[in-house]
Amino acid sequence: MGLLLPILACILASVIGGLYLLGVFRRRLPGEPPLDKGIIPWLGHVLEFRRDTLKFIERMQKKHGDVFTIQLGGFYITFLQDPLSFGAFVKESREKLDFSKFAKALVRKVFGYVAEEEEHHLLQVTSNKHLKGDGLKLMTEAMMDNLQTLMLHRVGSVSDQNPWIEDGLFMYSYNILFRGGYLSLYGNTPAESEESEEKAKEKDRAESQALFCEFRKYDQLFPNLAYGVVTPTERIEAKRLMGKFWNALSVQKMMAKNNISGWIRDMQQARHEWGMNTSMIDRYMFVLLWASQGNTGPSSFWLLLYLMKHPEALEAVKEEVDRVVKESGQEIRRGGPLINLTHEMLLRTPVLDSALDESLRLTAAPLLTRAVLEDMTLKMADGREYFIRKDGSKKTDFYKQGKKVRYYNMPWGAGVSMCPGRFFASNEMKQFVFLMLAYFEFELKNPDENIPEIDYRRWGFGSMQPVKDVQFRYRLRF
Ligand code: HEM
Repeated sequence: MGLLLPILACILASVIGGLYLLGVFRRRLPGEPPLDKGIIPWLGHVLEFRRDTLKFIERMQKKHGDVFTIQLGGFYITFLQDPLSFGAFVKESREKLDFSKFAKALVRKVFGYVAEEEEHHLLQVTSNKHLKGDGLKLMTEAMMDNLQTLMLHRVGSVSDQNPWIEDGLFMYSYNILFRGGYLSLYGNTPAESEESEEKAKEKDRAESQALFCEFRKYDQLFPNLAYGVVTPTERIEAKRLMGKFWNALSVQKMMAKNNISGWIRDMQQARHEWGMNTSMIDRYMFVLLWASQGNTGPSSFWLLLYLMKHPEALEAVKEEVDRVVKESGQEIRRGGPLINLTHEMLLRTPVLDSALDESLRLTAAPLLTRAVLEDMTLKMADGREYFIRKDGSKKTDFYKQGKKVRYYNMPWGAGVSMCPGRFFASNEMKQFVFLMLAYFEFELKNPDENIPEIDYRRWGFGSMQPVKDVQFRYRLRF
């Protein structure tokens, strides 16, 4: 009996401790947003959330209003969905709402990369230098060369007839943007002589194609990896793929490349100077590939698809493209020189800009996450105030269509973590669509086919992807 009591007390303490850790005792305090823990301890709502995120969020919004806290896989996450109140969230100080903590945990879990203290500052400085201003011009030039190498390869015909080429629009757009972006950032194979130039280009085409195929496999595993709900087989496959990327993008392989972008070079250099292990730098190269190549392809797909579904908009953009080419003193003709599509020309396309903005508004759905570092009060636009507790929380902002609000469109995120590649990304997508319109005529194979549904399993990870591809055909215009 003497021993039994302490043992029982220990078991009871462990059970209570376990239940505490499972979040069983958390209660809504006065002033806090409605709390919905779900019925499964610790997991909370994670299964329904992953099954169809949008439907789940809508159900919660109906039940609780536009601010609520839910339990998801051990985390308490507060969702904020009133676009009129986004300002308060975006402008909140970093001492209270922190982006790095969440980002560091994610890159460790999904890419095996252990981040350093100074990471975010370096990313901002390097991106300001190479993805804006003069740096952006250089990147845009590199992208133009690579895009044309990829887009015009094997489409020309010796006869006067330009044959139609049929392809899936999603895979076509993703493939071209991914490979063009990868070669522009990570460099090209050097050509030793003029004759070997074509060989070097061929090698770049083959290598980038192989990388794209592996990237798509990882891309499909990514949402489940990020939410930590992969099967053992998927985990093994993810590890295999990661190993392939670390090797393909390794610092050593990069040393043999030409035209590596300043963005990638400076990121490697600074990490060397910090004394970071080379194998860890290789891992970071994959983080950057992911951040830079996962969104532009899918976003370009939507842009082209919406244009094809709205012929009057397509016609307006085509007219703009032809005018800008003409005003630059160039002419596109069979057998003539390639277009020199400059950064300045891309500044003169307001119609294409509007089409791009609108298409991003409709199809980019990032989740803006912040960890609550200090207890704080969130002030809503209509005067409501919510007390938000310090513990692992996320906040989410969405835009509402048709309502004029300051933060109506946030495809790039906002505040401290706003996408540093947004100017280059816009240019890449505009270049691609510009060149498509300048060189090709294209149409949907079945013009009456409906716009495919968005794949909601990817919700929260930037640009949305369609549940299925859409066939289209294209051929040289001249
Ligand atoms: C359509 C294309 C793109 C979209 C929609 C997009 C969107 C985003 C979003 C929503 C975030 C996270 C913001 C947050 O969590 O608050 C982000 C982060 C980031 N993006 Fe992009 N992005 C695109 C293209 C690019 C490109 C082309 C690059 C690089 C060349 C790039 C580099 C990055 C990096 C490095 C981060 C991490 C930022 C940080 O840690 O602060 N992105 N992007």
